Amino acid sequence: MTVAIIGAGVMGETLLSGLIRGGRDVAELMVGEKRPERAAELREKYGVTVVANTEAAQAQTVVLVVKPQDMADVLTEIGPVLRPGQLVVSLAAGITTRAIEKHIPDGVAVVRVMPNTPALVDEGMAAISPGSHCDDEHLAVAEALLSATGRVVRVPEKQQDAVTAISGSGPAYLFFVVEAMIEAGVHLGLPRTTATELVVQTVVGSAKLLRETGTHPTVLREQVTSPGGTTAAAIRELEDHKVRAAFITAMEAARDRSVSLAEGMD
Ligand SMILES: NC(=O)C1=CN([C@@H]2O[C@H](COP(=O)(O)OP(=O)(O)OC[C@H]3O[C@@H](n4cnc5c(N)ncnc54)[C@H](O)[C@@H]3O)[C@@H](O)[C@H]2O)C=CC1
Ligand SMILES: O=C(O)[C@@H]1CCC=N1
Repeated sequence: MTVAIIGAGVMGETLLSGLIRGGRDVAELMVGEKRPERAAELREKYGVTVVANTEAAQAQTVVLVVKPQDMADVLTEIGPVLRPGQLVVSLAAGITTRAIEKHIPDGVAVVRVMPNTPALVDEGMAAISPGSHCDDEHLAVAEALLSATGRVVRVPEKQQDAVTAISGSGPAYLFFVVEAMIEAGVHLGLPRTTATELVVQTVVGSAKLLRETGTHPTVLREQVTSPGGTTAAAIRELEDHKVRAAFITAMEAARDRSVSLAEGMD
């Protein structure tokens, strides 16, 4: 089964490297990439064939990993080459399967995916949704592609903008918190390397505790929070600064931005 990745930036390379790590024959993969220096880098690093988008569009599965703003141009270019029976998988935030289907021949199946960058270390979270010409076999193909780099869930497409606000953008929120905790540690007088090691291991350990015990986060937080202790003092400050409310408004903004990214396609 040939797979082409069109747009090999951060997320495209993440998928490419995951497929190769997962045992796909690189001879069955190809890349379409606009920037020649990036194309050369990928050819050198992975031994992958880099071709024109119109050639990439002849693969059995064509994965679109360009920015949402570049999606209309790419579809206009490859639309005339696509044939019924092929599968188009889009990883672009906000772009609906309906908008993609409008640019390509009838009978080409479309799957919309929201992945995330922890896929680079095989801990990705991807949500997939079928378009209107998509059957279970197409979904299974998309699932197999994404499961090379982590977990995959199936969701109705109407949930994809909320998914984008959670797991798509989510790694950035957590890195933001990590940055803030490291800076706070430095403020408290710790060397930066010590603060970084403490924060990173605390995040990894807490994530593992959540996943491996399946315990509700509220219970885990209560277990850390001794009456009249240090954690209660800190959480009170976080509540005073409305951190919980800030997450709600931040994620509403991400969801709304995802919805508006589709507007450029009409
Ligand atoms: N970075 C992330 O964490 C996530 C990104 N995504 C989605 O993945 C897509 C790509 O995002 P990134 O990889 O972060 O962006 P990026 O800017 O790193 O990569 C996009 C790549 O597409 C190439 N490109 C642009 N126009 C092209 C064309 N006409 N033909 C061939 N290649 C072309 C660019 O040269 C670039 O290498 C976006 O739609 C984004 O919404 C989804 C989930 C997470
Ligand atoms: O920020 C963005 O638009 C992309 C989609 C989800 C994560 N990064």
